[in-house]
Amino acid sequence: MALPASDRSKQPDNRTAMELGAVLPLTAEVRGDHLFVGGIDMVELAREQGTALYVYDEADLRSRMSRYREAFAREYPDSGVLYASKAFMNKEVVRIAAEEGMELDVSGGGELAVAIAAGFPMERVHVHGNNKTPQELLEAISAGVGIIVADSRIEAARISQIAGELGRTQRIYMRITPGVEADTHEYIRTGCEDSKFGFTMLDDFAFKCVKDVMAMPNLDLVGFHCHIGSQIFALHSFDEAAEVMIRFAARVKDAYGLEVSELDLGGGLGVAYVADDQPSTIEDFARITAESVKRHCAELGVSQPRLLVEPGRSLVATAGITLYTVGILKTLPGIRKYVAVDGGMSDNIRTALYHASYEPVIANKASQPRTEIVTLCGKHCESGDAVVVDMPIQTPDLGDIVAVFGTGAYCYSMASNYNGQPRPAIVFVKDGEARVVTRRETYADIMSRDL
Ligand SMILES: Cc1ncc(COP(=O)(O)O)c(C=O)c1O
Ligand SMILES: N[C@@H](CCCC[NH3+])C(=O)O
Repeated sequence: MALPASDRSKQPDNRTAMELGAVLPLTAEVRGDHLFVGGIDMVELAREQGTALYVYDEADLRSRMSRYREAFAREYPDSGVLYASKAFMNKEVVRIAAEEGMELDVSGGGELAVAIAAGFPMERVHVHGNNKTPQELLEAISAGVGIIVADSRIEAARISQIAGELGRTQRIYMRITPGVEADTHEYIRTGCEDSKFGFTMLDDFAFKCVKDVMAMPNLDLVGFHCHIGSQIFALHSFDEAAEVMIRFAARVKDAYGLEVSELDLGGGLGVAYVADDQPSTIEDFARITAESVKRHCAELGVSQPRLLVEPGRSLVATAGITLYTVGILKTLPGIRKYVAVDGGMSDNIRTALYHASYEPVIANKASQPRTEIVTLCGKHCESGDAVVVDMPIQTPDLGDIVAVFGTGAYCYSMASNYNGQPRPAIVFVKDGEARVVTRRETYADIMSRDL
């Protein structure tokens, strides 16, 4: 895997750190030449904690959680916001989500175990996954989770059987594939017809399955769920999904006499990864989805369900930045300039996987203009190992601390130990205090499971 050819027409944008708009975490500021977040000097923090280092602006994180909750409470009082913890999961973010009144979407047994360990109220947990193992289902039902989202008829039958063995009745949703083509990278689209997720609507399969699921013992079918994809800018896709889902619920009510009381429209709201991106706001997302649900319910004569959404990226992406130290500079005339940092695809696979873009700055030169175009490559044995391809940055020198913005979602949660690289520590910063909430992995951690 190689990098795409360098775009030689790309010009430096001469912006300084504070001119990068929507990619900046809430409390980012520049004092002297240094980048500060949460009142903490990122250059000093990098030197104290070592790099690569994930840093989260706790105020940004909390403010997005409360904006989501407030916006939905205002637009649609009978609503809930689940944090999709696959975007970024450790005990501390789960504790914060609990404090901020969020519900929690976990994918599988590992995330559920973290939620349990963090003391998250189980009745506020929804469990996802397209192939939860019987063991994971057993763990979820035993833990008393609020909802298991059944992804298929086979899985609904499994939940029914395990709940019966435990003497429980499990509340479930059915995840429906609404056939909506969200405008995003094809790898992160999930609601279109050709998807491994959910009950397909092709040949009316999902509709027929509702009857089968209703007949299964030990299950209480309380809602329908859909998720059309991730990093979505165009809000009309959510309106389309809501319409499909409410039509579906109306047909179920007419044909089977079951009126479900909950509707979960999934996550997917996009964020700014580069300064010129203009994603929709949390408030617009809440307004559009709420209006859409109310309108379609009125048109189709169904009662308004409790409305849930489960954002991940739009809660955590912008709160997170990654700090690196520059180790090698390599200029290939007419090709590109490489700046090698002490991390890479092991802490951020998104660039290699989706050709994602990020805005970098040199944290110790943050007030200076970004006058060069560089590729920030990693330290891994892979040609496509880059964090940032062809983006502006200040003139780099060896030992500089680079900050890459917008890395709070799907970087740590998709991190690996490729080349034996220990995963970075995670530090939360707030009001001039820095707390390590996940320590850096050690070499001993890496071999801890070897016998
Ligand atoms: C079922 C489900 N819910 C919620 C999310 C969170 O999505 P996002 O991070 O795009 O908000 C995802 C991931 O795309 C998902 O698969
Ligand atoms: N992991 C992906 C998105 C998948 C979302 C989960 N269904 C990303 O980094 O963008």
